[in-house]
Amino acid sequence: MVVTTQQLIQWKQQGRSIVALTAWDYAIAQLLDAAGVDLILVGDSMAVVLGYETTLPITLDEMLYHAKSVRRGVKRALVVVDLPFLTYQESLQQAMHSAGRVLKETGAQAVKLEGGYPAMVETIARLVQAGIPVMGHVGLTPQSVHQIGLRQQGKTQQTADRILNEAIALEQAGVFAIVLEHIPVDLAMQISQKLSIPTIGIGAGPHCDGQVLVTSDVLGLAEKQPPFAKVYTNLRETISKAVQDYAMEVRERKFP
Ligand SMILES: Nc1nc(=O)c2c([nH]1)NC[C@@H]1CN(c3ccc(C(=O)N[C@@H](CCC(=O)O)C(=O)O)cc3)CN21
Ligand SMILES: CC(C)C(=O)C(=O)O
Ligand SMILES: [Mg+2]
Repeated sequence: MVVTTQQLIQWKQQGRSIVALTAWDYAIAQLLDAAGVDLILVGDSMAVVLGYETTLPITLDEMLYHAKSVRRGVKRALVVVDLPFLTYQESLQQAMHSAGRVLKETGAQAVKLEGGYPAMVETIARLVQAGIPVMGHVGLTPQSVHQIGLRQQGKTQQTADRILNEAIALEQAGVFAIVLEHIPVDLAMQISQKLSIPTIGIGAGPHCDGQVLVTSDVLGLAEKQPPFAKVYTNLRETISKAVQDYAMEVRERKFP
């Protein structure tokens, strides 16, 4: 059984929590898919494994290259690809071209883009009308880091209302799911109750319809993680130790 966008909506209705993680290459994607992850996001947060400070420098060509590799490793999960900074904001034509390249060239089933009402609603509606499934992303939107920083969003009544209204507008525009990033637990709960489409939280508490984390954070590959990430294993330590042992054995002529 492969995961579809309709399946995600059905899981929300059934109260089954959706499991999502990011991937950037074949090997990682294959492991996540085999472990039963429902949604694999080729996130622009792969900036961390490419050595960029923010997500802003990532290009559409870099996303396509990594998305193709991820897609080859996935049999079951729904594959969603982030549209990177300034590959969809310029015009509807630019968004259509970028999203079209993702579906045509990578075999991924959907795109995700950041932003809500009014900026992105018309664009999303037109992409959806063209047959492109779109995932929304509100709250902390890291492509706006130089405007809003990396702080939690929606802390005041006014900003919380704005985020709720953005989420409602995105659902009306036709997104099949929406990422809620780094917003208060109660706001995420309110949005999740109000919408018929699933909310996928990151730093948004336990009341979302699913959760997503950045896989390099979960695996302890990143040098530092956001406060809301959970590090399930420390691969930095494991890899360092293995490489040091190998180097020592080669120098002491113990290996081979
Ligand atoms: N490895 C990684 N994991 C992520 O979850 C992630 C990325 N990279 N890159 C894109 C965005 C950026 N993210 C982040 C990164 C840092 C904070 C963070 O440290 N927030 C602090 C405040 C920091 C500040 O004000 O400068 C906080 O307490 O909220 C939050 C989200 C989430 N996303
Ligand atoms: C954290 C998720 C939602 C994301 O946008 C990314 O990994 O780029
Ligand atoms: Mg992203």
